[in-house]
Formats: sequence, C-alpha cells, structure tokens
Amino acid sequence: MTLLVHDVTLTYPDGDGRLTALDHVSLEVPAGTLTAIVGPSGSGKSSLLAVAATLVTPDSGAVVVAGRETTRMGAAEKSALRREKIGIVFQQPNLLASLTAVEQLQVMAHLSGRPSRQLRRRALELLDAVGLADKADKRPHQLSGGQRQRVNIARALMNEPTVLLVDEPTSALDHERGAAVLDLLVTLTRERSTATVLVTHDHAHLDRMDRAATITDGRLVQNPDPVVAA
Ligand SMILES: Nc1ncnc2c1ncn2[C@@H]1O[C@H](COP(=O)(O)OP(=O)(O)OP(=O)(O)O)[C@@H](O)[C@H]1O
Repeated sequence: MTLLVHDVTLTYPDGDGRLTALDHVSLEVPAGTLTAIVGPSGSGKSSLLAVAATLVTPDSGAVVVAGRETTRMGAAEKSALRREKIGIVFQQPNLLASLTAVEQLQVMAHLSGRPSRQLRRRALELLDAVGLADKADKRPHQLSGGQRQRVNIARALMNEPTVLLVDEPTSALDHERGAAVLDLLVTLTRERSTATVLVTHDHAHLDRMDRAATITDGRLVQNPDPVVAA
C-alpha cells in the first residue's frame, strides 16, 4: 500500500477546548489509483491532505508513506521523505513570476543533486506529458489559468513522487478545462503509478475517479467499490 492513513484523529485548539478536525479517519490508496475526497467546507479535507503530506502530525493514528510510518519521524527525516516521495499540488499554482515553465520545474528539483542537464530533460518530458511541450519557455503571465495548473502538476511530479496529493485543482477553471485537468491527473496516476488523492467540494467528474470517499465533520466514509473499473 503506497499511502495508508490509519485511524487518524487530529484536533486543533479551540477556545478552552479542542476542535476535532479528523475523527478516526482511515484511508488506503494503492499505487496507480486515484481517490477523490469530497466534502463540504470545513469538513476536514485540507486537514486530511496536510496529514497525508506529513505537514501536520495527528494526535493519534498512523500515516504510512511508501511503507514507512511517519508520525514518529523527526522533522528532518519527514522533510526528506516529503521531498523524495510526495508531490503536492496546491489550489493556487504559486508559480514564480520571473521563471519560464521549464525553470519552474528545474528549481523544484535542484535540491535532488542530479545534474542540471538531466533535470532539464526531465522537466521538458513532464511538460510534454501535461500537453505543454510548446510552452516550456513561457512565463506564468503568458499562460492561461489551465496551463498554469498543468505546470503546477508537472512540477509536483519532478521528483518522481509515489504519493500525489492534489487540493481543489479545478476550482479556478471552467467545467471543460476542469474536466481536462482531471483526465490528465488520471492518466498521470496510471502512467507513473502514483497513489493520488484529490480533494474537492465538487461532485462533478467523480465518475473519472477510481474511488471516492466522503468526509463530513471529520468523519470519512470510503466507498468500498471503485467508481469505475481501474
Ligand atoms: N489551524 C487551525 N486551527 C484551528 N482550527 C482549524 C485550523 N485549520 C482548520 N481548522 C478547523 O478544522 C475544521 C476542518 O478544516 P479544514 O480546513 O480541514 O476543512 P476543509 O474541508 O478543507 O474546508 P474548505 O473546503 O473550506 O477548505 C474546520 O472546522 C476548521 O475551522
């Protein structure tokens, strides 16, 4: 199992008490499959993504990434694991205004210590995979919203993550462009065998996902049956 969240509870300070954001949540995501997490505002979606990304340590439970339990790791060990194994696609692309598309990807990976020519080759290959081979030398202001989101996705794949975590990737896109980005995520998940989790408040396009789980008030119910056959 590439990503396993097991019986996780997460609380935040709330006045004199604690607010339970995740209430005994369990989630299994095999390699090469995409699970959508659907739920209303405030239900715990971002908290679950942050826990799966090892950015937030839960009060209890286990988070296993690529076979390694993470909740008792130190900060340095966790950040190394994140760099090597986890790709994160945030809602807003956060691209650097002065860099071209290919440079956005190269910057992301320069810490990996690989030769820069090799990184550039990989960056160009990924831009091709997301349909932007001809935009490699464009800066963010020269790209559409959908194209920026594709650069964002390609950047998250630079370090060949085994877990891909995606937060509301279509919220800034119209229906058609949103559907195209979701199709791309499904294709990349298959081709690169990532365990992909996609958070959304939108029930549209769920038929494209392998599985869907619903979160309400921090409680997750995972549909045991695939939405469509993988
Ligand atoms: N840092 C924090 N401190 C205290 N409470 C928080 C914190 N982050 C989130 N919460 C609370 O935890 C609950 C879950 O929040 P979370 O952001 O995970 O929901 P969400 O489903 O992602 O919402 P949205 O769709 O609006 O982004 C909410 O009640 C929220 O107010």
